[in-house]
Amino acid sequence: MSICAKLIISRPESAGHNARREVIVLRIDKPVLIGRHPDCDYVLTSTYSSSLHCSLFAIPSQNGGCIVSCHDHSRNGLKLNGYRLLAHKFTCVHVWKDRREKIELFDPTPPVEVSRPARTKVRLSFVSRSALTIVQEVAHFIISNQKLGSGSFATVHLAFDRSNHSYKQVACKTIRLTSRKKGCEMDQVCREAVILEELKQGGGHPNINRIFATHRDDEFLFIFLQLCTGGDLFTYITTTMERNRRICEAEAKFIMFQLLSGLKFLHDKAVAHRDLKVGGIPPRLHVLTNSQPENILLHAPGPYPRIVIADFGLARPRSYQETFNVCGTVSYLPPEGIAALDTDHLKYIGMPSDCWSAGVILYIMICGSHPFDNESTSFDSSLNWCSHIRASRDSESQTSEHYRSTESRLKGRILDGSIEYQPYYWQKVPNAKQLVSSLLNPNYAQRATVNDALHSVWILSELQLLKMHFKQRCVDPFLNDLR
Ligand SMILES: Nc1ncnc2c1ncn2[C@@H]1O[C@H](COP(=O)(O)OP(=O)(O)OP(=O)(O)O)[C@@H](O)[C@H]1O
Repeated sequence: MSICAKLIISRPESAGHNARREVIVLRIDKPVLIGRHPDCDYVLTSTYSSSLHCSLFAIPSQNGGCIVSCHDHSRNGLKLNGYRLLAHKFTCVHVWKDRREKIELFDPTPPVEVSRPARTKVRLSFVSRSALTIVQEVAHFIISNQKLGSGSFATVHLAFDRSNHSYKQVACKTIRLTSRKKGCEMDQVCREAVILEELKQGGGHPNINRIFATHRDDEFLFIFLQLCTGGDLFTYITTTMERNRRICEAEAKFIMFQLLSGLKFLHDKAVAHRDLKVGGIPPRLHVLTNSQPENILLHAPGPYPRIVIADFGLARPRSYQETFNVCGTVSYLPPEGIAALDTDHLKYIGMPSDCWSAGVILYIMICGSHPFDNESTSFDSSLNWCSHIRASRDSESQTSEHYRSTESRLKGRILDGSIEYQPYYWQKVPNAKQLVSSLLNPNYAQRATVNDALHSVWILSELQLLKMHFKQRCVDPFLNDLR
């Protein structure tokens, strides 16, 4: 397991003249438990600390750095660099900045991706508010320079909600409202906030990114969102595979159950997401900017994660109606979406399209390859798919011509509809295979709906267990956060 980050820590009990500075080595995805209990990885002697005080996680961030996340288990809360943080409410994030990374808040150029972030040795000191540069204050939020990610429309930064003096950490999605944006684009930009507000009504859902507030000035729209500190599902799948493992069937089922529960919540409100994906050959724009936003995030690091569906920028209300406006990532579009994309008079419907994308995602989780976007990969090695995706993101040599021909072959495979189920991966999971093929039904009228999928044999066979873990890992923490 490769080293991800080093934390320099001063023991509070040895503060003063002979203060000892020690180094905690954090490895990817292996939490370090800190507390008085002798079984902790880092044992404290101070009686002010709890038996199990907190744990630290390191995960690779999308921009090639590393996020250190601190989870408070203590009874009385944590004190960090002199600041008291509320018990059970605190998540500390430090995004390590590569020297090449730009740090201005609205810098449109995304950071250069570091190919193997896990191998990069970095020195991290514990983050304090004074270590962050505050770039802007908006209403009762402070936006920092720590970039969490970016997409074609938005830049997302770490921010703090200073109401009640809690300094709760949130994500701030900033979208530039340029005068050059056409009326319909402006509507689309603002629609994301409107849809998220609507989804929050009645309590929201643990698998849907929660909106806290929006603020708009002449130049920018700021959307303040629940912070996800676990990275994204694509990174989770690929880092698991890089360690020569795949997500096991049970974990894939738990993640799929959440995805379907989140989608059911959306579809019951007639909202379609229309851009669900975990990796994929990015649209040309993303190749140019060398950045690929991911829309399924992990609420916190660690195995059997709680997933959060994010980026409602392309979501559509009343999605039972057909639309000409096809959107999303080509490799996650269903055949009727591809047909509508290329033929002016054809329309498609958003909800069956989400179900198709969910089928693609389940396929990837089970075998580590994309069912259609598999051109330069051999199915023998699913890791190839990840490298292929990364290479296409990095490649600046991709010409428009090359891109167009790759995309047109990809569309051909989706329209053709034949899917290869490698026996090595699929023989042992016949019920998962059945669910994938019902979601990847080329005929959208016969395609499994979210309800059908939730009633599939694969899910029903372990429904009680899934519900129990869903309550413990998703619902209870979600309700706790609301309090
Ligand atoms: N709530 C959040 N917590 C942590 N990181 C986030 C959050 N929301 C977004 N991000 C990060 O920012 C990236 C870009 O966000 P998002 O996908 O919403 O931008 P976008 O410009 O709307 O994307 P697209 O190009 O798909 O339209 C995400 O991939 C993720 O890495």
